[in-house]
Amino acid sequence: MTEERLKCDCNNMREATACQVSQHERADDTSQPCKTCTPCIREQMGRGGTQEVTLSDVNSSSSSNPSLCTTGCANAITKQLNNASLSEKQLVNNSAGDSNKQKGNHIEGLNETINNCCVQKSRALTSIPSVVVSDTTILDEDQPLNEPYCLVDQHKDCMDSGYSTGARNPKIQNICESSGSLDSNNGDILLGEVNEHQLLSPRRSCDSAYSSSMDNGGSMDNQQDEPGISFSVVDSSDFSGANASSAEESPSHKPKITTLTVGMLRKNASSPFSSSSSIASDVDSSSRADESAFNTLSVQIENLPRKLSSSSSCSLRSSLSFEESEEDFASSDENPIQANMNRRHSKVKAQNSWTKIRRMVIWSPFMQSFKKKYPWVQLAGHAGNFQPGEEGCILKKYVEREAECLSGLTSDPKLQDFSPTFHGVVEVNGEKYTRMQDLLLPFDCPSLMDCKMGIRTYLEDELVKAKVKPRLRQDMYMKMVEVSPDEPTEVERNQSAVTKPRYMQWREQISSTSNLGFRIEGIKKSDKDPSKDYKLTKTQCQVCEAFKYFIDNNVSVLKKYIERLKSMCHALGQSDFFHSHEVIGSSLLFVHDSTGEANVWMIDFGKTTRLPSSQKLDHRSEWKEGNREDGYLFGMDNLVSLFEGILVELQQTAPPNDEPQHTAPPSVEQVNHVTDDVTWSPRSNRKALRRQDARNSATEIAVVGEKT
Ligand SMILES: O=P(O)(O)O[C@H]1[C@H](O)[C@@H](OP(=O)(O)O)[C@H](OP(=O)(O)O)[C@@H](OP(=O)(O)O)[C@H]1O
Ligand SMILES: Nc1ncnc2c1ncn2[C@@H]1O[C@H](COP(=O)(O)OP(=O)(O)O)[C@@H](O)[C@H]1O
Repeated sequence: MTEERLKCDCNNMREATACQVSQHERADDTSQPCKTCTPCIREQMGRGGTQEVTLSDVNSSSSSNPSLCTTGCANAITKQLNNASLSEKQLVNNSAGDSNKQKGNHIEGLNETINNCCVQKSRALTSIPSVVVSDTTILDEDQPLNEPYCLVDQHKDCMDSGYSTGARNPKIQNICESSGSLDSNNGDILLGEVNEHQLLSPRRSCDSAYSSSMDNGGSMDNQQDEPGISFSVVDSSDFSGANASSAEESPSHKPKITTLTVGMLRKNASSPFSSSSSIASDVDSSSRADESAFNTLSVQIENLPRKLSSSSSCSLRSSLSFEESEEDFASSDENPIQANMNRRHSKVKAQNSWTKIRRMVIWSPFMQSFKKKYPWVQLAGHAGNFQPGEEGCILKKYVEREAECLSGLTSDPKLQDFSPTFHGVVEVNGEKYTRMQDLLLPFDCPSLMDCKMGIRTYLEDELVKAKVKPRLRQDMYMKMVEVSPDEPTEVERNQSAVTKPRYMQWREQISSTSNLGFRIEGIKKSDKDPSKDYKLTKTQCQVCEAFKYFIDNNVSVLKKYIERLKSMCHALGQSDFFHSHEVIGSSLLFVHDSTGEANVWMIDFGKTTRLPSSQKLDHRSEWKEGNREDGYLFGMDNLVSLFEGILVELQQTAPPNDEPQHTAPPSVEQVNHVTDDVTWSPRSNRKALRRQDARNSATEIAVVGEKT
């Protein structure tokens, strides 16, 4: 295998390591693998599994791979592994026991990850801890820990949603001090260190760590400026040397790798959280750490022949019982009492270490940065309009009006707090996007509600255009008959199409837009799928039922919403910007989560239009064609009234604490059915609406006004 070949095999990071290997090859250094062994090492590393290198190459002369000639070479392998880049390390540590296909997936996944990291700079990841903890949690039945598993999940989610999840692990470093953790288990051995400095840098972009690792020739050991969480996993399952089928034969045996030994080793610090200064001053420690890793792995290698002597096959999967495994690893020279004590000592040590590491994972700020986990939800609006952005931003397809409006709102001191912050316009793959604050960021698995504001949802322009040159919309006709089969006129039926204003007006009439000045577009409860099934939610009672369902009758959340709406209303009333814009199709996005965090923002300004300077809107007056009134504040007044009515109702009936009382979703009748006796003609239904509400609700909530 030539250096050329090594390079071909590698992605960028691995290429760097390939160079490193070839340098080692050139170096006349007995601590390095000889030229014969180097390709083998490379190949083994590519295939993954520390022990595979060790076992097949050190012990199996019948291996199809070239044998390693000396223990020195084996030690050198160890060193190579310690110097290996992140990608290789992850590969090596995680592919053991996987099928080759899975290994391939690891590589692919990893490459993808790394690419993502480069391209999308904020997508930081902390690969090794995630990986380690994942393995730990899945495999360790005795100490099932959900939290670390979450870490992995969250890591994945964060990757998906484009969040910076913490600094990328800049160091791969075995910090091993002894072989003590090895002899008590036949499971994974986790050796590692987490230092505080890294833990406290939760939202750093990964690319700096990445590039510095590249500058470093792929080896992360020397990055003094990037102290980090350093873990390594050595899957020792193969060491036990029994074959896989025996696990099935002995159901009492723990499944393969049932126990995890954790050896958390410290370099210079007495605390598991090394201080940053200790890291910074630890110029020599990486080499010391290398040495200790070297020693540890050497011990493993030395142990192997004893272990392997009881097994004819070294490459088969482990299924030895815990005891057998311990037996096998015990030194034959040791007296039994001493051996037993050593084993116990190792166990206790392992447990202590595990406790420490567990505590670190659970309580570290690093972990908390992972807690910023949520699936980003687009509740309403046009599909495909959004993309994840960087650093707490999202990208929305550019519409000039919206970008202008967001920019104006962001620079309006009275309103800037009530809308997503505008972060400019960017181009992605030739398409323009408005970059704006992601409002969901501060929340944990939030509940969302989108209320479209105003008594009118189409622009006057659209109406004028439709009169001049009606454009028939079949899609809108279909949406209409799906909800109200009898709604289309005969003409519309014949052409199987309606105009946009016709459709929009119909939507306003069947929902609360026409009577309350807002309508619910969608609700997503934290633990449920989003629903847009509110097209027919029209009456006060129906709307209130939906609200109560949304807030789970949580009084504290409700109070926050009311406060926020009131101050928003006040700010809007005082804003010149607001009075000089016709705000059509804009929504209020309500967001709260189980921590009690709750907030509301104005979103969607795609149809918000600046008025001629002579014109101002009060946003409460009735709309007459030409006056451009939108009824935005009319809707807000009603929202506040309805929320306050719910608050009164809840305070009368609810227990004194603010615990959410889980409400059932409003029934189909409550939400989706306009009663038979209500005909939704624009003019005549106020009375019917009142009758309907009186029937449905004992508590009539006073609203500011009701349009018919
Ligand atoms: O909600 P349904 O009943 O599906 O109707 C939709 C919404 O009213 C959209 O408004 P929003 O984006 O505010 O949700 C509107 O987009 P506009 O905002 O472009 O008017 C769509 O018009 P078309 O995009 O023309 O289909 C219309 O079909
Ligand atoms: N800044 C934001 N932060 C978080 N979620 C947002 C933000 N803007 C929009 N959304 C989500 O996207 C949905 C649709 O947004 P909207 O601006 O109304 O899109 P459209 O213009 O396609 O109608 C909202 O209901 C909300 O769930």
